[in-house]
Amino acid sequence: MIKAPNIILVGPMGAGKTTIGRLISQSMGKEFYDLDKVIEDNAGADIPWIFEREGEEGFRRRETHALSAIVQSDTGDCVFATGGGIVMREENRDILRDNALVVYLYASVAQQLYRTSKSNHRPLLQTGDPKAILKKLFEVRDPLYREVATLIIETDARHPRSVANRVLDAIRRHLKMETTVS
Ligand SMILES: Nc1ncnc2c1ncn2[C@@H]1O[C@H](COP(=O)(O)OP(=O)(O)OP(=O)(O)O)[C@@H](O)[C@H]1O
Ligand SMILES: O=C(O)C1=C[C@@H](O)[C@@H](O)[C@H](O)C1
Ligand SMILES: [Mg+2]
Repeated sequence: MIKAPNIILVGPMGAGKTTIGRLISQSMGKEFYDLDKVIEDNAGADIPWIFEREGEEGFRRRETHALSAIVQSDTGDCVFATGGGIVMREENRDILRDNALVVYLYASVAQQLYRTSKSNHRPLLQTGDPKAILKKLFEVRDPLYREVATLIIETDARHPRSVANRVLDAIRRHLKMETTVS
């Protein structure tokens, strides 16, 4: 039997990767994992603690380790949400492109700002003006998300359920197309 691909969601903080990932995994009857949560479970500590003790570099090492482990495990066929910075390392981008169906959840900086304003567990947004930080990150990362993406889904002005339905439709169309071509 052909192994179904892992579905991996990428995009900026507040794009809805965790929220939409959970919804689509339920609809598809697949297991859902959030890489941020996997990193926290492996470390026995939360992300702010990891950033404080090990810096962003320490967190990125853990992130690459967790990403490599999930694509090497033979389960396949799962849905993964990633952290917003997963595309920063070239090594991670190669892993993503070669091993999964990658969905980029696009959100404008205004939406990212609104959706991240309700919590303070994102260390990168605690160091200055969140709007300026999100804008700067977006300029660097948007081309990188596009570089690894199989599919791009716009999330602005859409309820999570509606975004999830669009993702599901796009995945079904893509997989059908692949079957027809091969
Ligand atoms: N399409 C949407 N419309 C409105 N609110 C949304 C939408 N998607 C997510 N949200 C809300 O935005 C907040 C952030 O969503 P979520 O945690 O899923 O983002 P994320 O992409 O996983 O962020 P991070 O990279 O920081 O983990 C949550 O409160 C969630 O309920
Ligand atoms: O955008 C980022 O670099 C991050 C996003 C979060 O999901 C976490 O992975 C962490 O806070 C770093
Ligand atoms: Mg998340």
